[in-house]
Amino acid sequence: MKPNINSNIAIIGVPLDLGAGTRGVNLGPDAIRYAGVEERLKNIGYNVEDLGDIPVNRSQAFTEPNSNLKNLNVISEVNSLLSEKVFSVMSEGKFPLVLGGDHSIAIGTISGVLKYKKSLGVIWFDAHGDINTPETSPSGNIHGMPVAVLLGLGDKSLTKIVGENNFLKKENIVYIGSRDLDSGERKAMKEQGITVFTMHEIDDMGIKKVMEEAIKIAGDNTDGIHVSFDMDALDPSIAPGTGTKVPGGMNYREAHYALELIAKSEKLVSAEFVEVNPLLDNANMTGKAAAVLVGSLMGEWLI
Ligand SMILES: NC(=[NH2+])NCCC[C@H](N)C(=O)O
Ligand SMILES: [Mn+2]
Ligand SMILES: [Mn+2]
Repeated sequence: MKPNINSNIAIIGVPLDLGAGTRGVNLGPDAIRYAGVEERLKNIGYNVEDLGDIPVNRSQAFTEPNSNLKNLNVISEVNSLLSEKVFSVMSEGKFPLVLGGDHSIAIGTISGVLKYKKSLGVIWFDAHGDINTPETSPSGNIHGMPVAVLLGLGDKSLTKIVGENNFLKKENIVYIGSRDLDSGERKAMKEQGITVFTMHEIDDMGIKKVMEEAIKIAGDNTDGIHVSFDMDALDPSIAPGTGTKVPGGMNYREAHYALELIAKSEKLVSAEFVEVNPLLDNANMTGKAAAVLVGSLMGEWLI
């Protein structure tokens, strides 16, 4: 039986790659579309509407001299537009499914959801922490910074998209699959007391136990759960089409089972799948993996 998740889905593509160090993740939304994500959701019983892409003025991209925030102007603009779009979709009573694009778009997606659901839980599947600030970032790539921005840390032109009184609460975010954290990120996570289930915890506790705790953290005492899924959370053997691969990731069933448990919780209010880079892929294997994961998250196997 289809779980109790909003039955009207709006797909929003965000063809942005300016937050990443490697080009090509702007092709991700279409790669996931061509893998049949809309058909799959319709087969489960959802009403699905594809709203197309958020415009990205890549020719205008600019980095201030001596700044550690690459392409900040265009990234802020795209995320502001995305934030408004996600908010309007939710206001119309629909479920926003955002397809990336690099992970900097989580600033727009999650800030949009936060305008509608003040107390939001976030489950962040990723090999990385994405909690760098311009001060700690080793690369200047903004896709390594969205969690910091959502917590209110970092450049004003990004934090203002979230809004002064709208920041994500550190006790409501939980990481799954971490295995490549910069030293500044480890420090930030410790200082803020954020829950992190690294690959070690998945090995140690098993994915079921990890997810039960994660769903409690993100879902108890909140207005719902958002899933931010970076394809590099998966092992590169099953998701080679992504720009910052790290060995030793989640296997196929761990990832699917994790998302199925979130579907079962019936607390899901929004989701995004990011960092699909068709230029690095093998016959759209990673785009297909994303489309099939969307199915599991939306309850395809709770029959
Ligand atoms: N969304 C991602 N794939 N992020 C990778 C970030 C890599 C590194 N930690 C950085 O800040 O540059
Ligand atoms: Mn990552
Ligand atoms: Mn990421």
